[in-house]
Amino acid sequence: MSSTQQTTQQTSAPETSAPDTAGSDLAVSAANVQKHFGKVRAVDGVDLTVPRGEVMALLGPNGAGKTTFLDMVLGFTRPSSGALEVFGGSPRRAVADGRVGAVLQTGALLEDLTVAQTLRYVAGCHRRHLPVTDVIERAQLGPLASRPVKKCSGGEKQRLRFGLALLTDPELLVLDEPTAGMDVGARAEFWDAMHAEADRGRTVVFATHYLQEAADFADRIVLMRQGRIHTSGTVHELTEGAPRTVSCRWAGSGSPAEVAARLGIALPDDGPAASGDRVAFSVIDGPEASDRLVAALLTEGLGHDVEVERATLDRVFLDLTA
Ligand SMILES: Nc1ncnc2c1ncn2[C@@H]1O[C@H](COP(=O)(O)OP(=O)(O)OP(=O)(O)O)[C@@H](O)[C@H]1O
Repeated sequence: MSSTQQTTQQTSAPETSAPDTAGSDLAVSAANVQKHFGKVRAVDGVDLTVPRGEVMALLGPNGAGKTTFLDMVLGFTRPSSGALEVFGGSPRRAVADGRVGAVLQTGALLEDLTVAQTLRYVAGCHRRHLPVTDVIERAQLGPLASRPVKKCSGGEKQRLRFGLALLTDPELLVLDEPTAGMDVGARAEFWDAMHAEADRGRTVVFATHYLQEAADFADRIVLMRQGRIHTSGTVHELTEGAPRTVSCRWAGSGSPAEVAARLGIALPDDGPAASGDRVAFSVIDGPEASDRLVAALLTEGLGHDVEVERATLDRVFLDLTA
């Protein structure tokens, strides 16, 4: 997390800030965006568009530039170079107009207020906002409403931040590791609430280290590495060309490695793995090669009980970012 981050950024709209009615089909548009801190190229040439209504997950190892990119989308900091627009205008303008809400990992909450008081207090800073009771319901804050913030757990504070982010009924929600610190049940509840917001047509951009969250919730996953976009696509697209594991009960007379060599199937250096009477081939050349292997195993009677498993998103992530 960069030091520029704050809790929930929805600057009160100045009197002159009428919403941009011209609008744009794109919630976010980045063209060769760079952000350098001295010699550190935190974001190093990102081209990315996020259409309205899309739910996009940003994945990447520590230091990949996710938070820095989101900081720029939220107008906390400006790109060193390149063009970055939110709803066709400057990020700051979109935030000032209440069109962007954010849930970030850190930042001060007023510890002595209750959850409901916090929402009412922040609502009072906005010219237009949803009724606080609606926000309490949408963010599932009912059971916490009268609890002092200082007594809330980390996950409960994140839920409050989510409520604060919803106050201006923003068109774009930016979430930086929103479920960090939540237990499994709280994460499920959080994503249920977020699903409801996405179903209302809100655009959601979130950074996470939980690959399953990205797989379950995002329309598209963008993988960042070293300040750049490494690859992007749906889970299916990202795993399509990934290695398959073909396993079977071995019934051949020769060795599994010889069979793979005869079929021209490339395997990792350590060859097929044996466990009991089963053999597992890690086929790295994609679905055509695994199909060829399966066909040979079955038609030549080399293997029984054949199983094919596609690499998980975790594996793809590890391979891509290694
Ligand atoms: N204000 C800053 N000054 C100097 N370097 C910074 C600053 N903010 C970020 N960086 C550096 O930029 C790089 C990208 O950091 P960033 O926080 O964007 O990564 P990230 O993908 O969000 O990482 P994480 O998953 O750990 O949160 C890192 O090397 C980080 O140390």
